Amino acid sequence: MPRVDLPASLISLFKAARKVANDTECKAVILLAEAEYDFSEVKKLLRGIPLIVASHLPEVQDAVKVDEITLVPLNHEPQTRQVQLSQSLLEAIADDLVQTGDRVVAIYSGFERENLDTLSVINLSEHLARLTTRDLQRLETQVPLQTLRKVVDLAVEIGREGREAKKVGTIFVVGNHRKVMEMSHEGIHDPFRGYAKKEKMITSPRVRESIKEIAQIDGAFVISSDGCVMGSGRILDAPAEELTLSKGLGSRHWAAAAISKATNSIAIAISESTGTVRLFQDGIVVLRIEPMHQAMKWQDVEIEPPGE
Ligand SMILES: Nc1ncnc2c1ncn2[C@@H]1O[C@H](COP(=O)(O)OP(=O)(O)OP(=O)(O)O)[C@@H](O)[C@H]1O
Repeated sequence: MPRVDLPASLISLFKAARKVANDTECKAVILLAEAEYDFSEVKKLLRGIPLIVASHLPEVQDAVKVDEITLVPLNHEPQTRQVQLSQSLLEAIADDLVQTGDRVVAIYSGFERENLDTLSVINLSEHLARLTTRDLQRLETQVPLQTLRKVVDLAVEIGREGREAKKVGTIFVVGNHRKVMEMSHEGIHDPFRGYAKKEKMITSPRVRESIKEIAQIDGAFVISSDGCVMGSGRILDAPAEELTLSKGLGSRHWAAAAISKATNSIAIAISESTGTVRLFQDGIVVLRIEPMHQAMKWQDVEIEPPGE
């Protein structure tokens, strides 16, 4: 397979990346590649610093695999470089290649589309907090952003705080609530049953408090697209066939993945053991949020620079 030679300027960029990564304690170098470089050569230049290559191009992905380098395959057409970079970091976190809180060096074409010319040092915890709004916007095709934000905020709070010093895990299934109710059954007698819709909106602080209380009991919350709690304590019955999840995820996460696939909803699972929040869409993890010390900072969507 013919490979693109590394020009002298690029060799020096990789050497600089190695130095920056060492000096700033970066965990990995992420390369957004649009050409079939000699990735083994790049790896050699980095001398032991883990290399992750992200690309949406099948021929580049093949070259990365042949060179036995860690690949983050991007499925989408690139939008702006910034979005593509965010997506790569997110996928790398979701695949457990790097962790929230790590620092990484990213190399990409920031100035000219064809040339790898830019090196950034990215702190993933800061980045992830900023990334979340944008990423949720991508999920908005299925559930309105307003509802997703509220549920994710609540999930992160539950993961961080637990309840009365006890760790708490649960599942929220958002959107397509009729189908989700059909594909689940009552685990406990539902404390929300019998209340009028306007008394069960997740925008209400009282409802959010009740959710935190009920979250200690087994089962899932079913939330409608407009943010109403349609059911709680539900045991999800979607079949977990044809799903692949990271090792170490147990029955709660399998149930969340399966229901998101079977009902075209977004499932949000909070791990009782770690407090980690995972968003599932179409059976896979699309976003992972580690428990953070401060509350999530939502950026105002309107003030984001255009094209980001
Ligand atoms: N089908 C289901 N529907 C709703 N909740 C479920 C379902 N399966 C498991 N759970 C919940 O998950 C809990 C058990 O989680 P388990 O430890 O097997 O999963 P896990 O994915 O490792 O999650 P955690 O990280 O929270 O431990 C159960 O007590 C139950 O509350």
